[in-house]
Amino acid sequence: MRQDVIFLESSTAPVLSARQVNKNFSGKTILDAIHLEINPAEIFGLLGPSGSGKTTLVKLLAGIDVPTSGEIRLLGTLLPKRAMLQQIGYMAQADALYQELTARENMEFFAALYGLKGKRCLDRITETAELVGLSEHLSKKIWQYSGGMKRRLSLAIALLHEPPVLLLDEPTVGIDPMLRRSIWAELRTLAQQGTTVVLTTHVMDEADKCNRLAMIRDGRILAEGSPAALLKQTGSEQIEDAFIKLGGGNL
Ligand SMILES: Nc1ncnc2c1ncn2[C@@H]1O[C@H](COP(=O)(O)OP(=O)(O)OP(=O)(O)O)[C@@H](O)[C@H]1O
Repeated sequence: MRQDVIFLESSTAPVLSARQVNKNFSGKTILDAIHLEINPAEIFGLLGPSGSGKTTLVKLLAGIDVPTSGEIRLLGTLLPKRAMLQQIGYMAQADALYQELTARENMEFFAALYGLKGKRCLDRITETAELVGLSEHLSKKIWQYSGGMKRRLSLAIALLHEPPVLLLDEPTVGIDPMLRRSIWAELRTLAQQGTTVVLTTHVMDEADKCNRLAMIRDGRILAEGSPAALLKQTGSEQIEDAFIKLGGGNL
């Protein structure tokens, strides 16, 4: 059993929660009264157009930034808290990679930060590189990588330490359809094994694959529920139509 499970009061306690969360930048409201409860082992999607506040919210959920007001809890612990970073695999939208190092050296650097050592470290580098289709490219330097390869490497790094919670900001942007499918298959497998996955997207077929979605517009949650429930609620056949009917405008 993973150590993190002991943090939970019961298996139905939310893994991540946001209560009355507001975020302002320079006096402007970017997130407005966000309330969310993300359950263990679900794939939860944040769906919204560019500038709606998804990245800002993911950073708060990761404890990388702090709300202006309200509270975020991870496994029951109030964020931000440095020790909780170990519990999270965070994939930022802008890749945080060292250009002059090889992909393997980047992975080794982050593995060391996560406290991975010896055989486990080697095995995890091999496994995650394989998952994202980069096994043959680990000795290349990052400046030789394409945008899609950098995205894939960032995803592999987020998965290295097998964290109980994954926070992925647009994880499949720039990734070709075949690899996108295999990444989704892996996310589903991880969720079945107990990992909680939160991701942002503005791609409809990805939104459909989430267990639950929060639709976000102008820093507010317009609606939340399973894709099927949101379709039913709005009498729509497609998530995009549901989003429009709920007041989200075009994605
Ligand atoms: N550090 C910051 N200072 C000032 N404004 C910011 C800052 N970070 C984000 N914003 C503003 O907050 C709003 C939401 O941005 P955010 O990146 O969270 O949106 P998003 O939904 O992730 O968009 P995208 O899909 O384009 O990444 C935008 O208007 C952005 O300009």
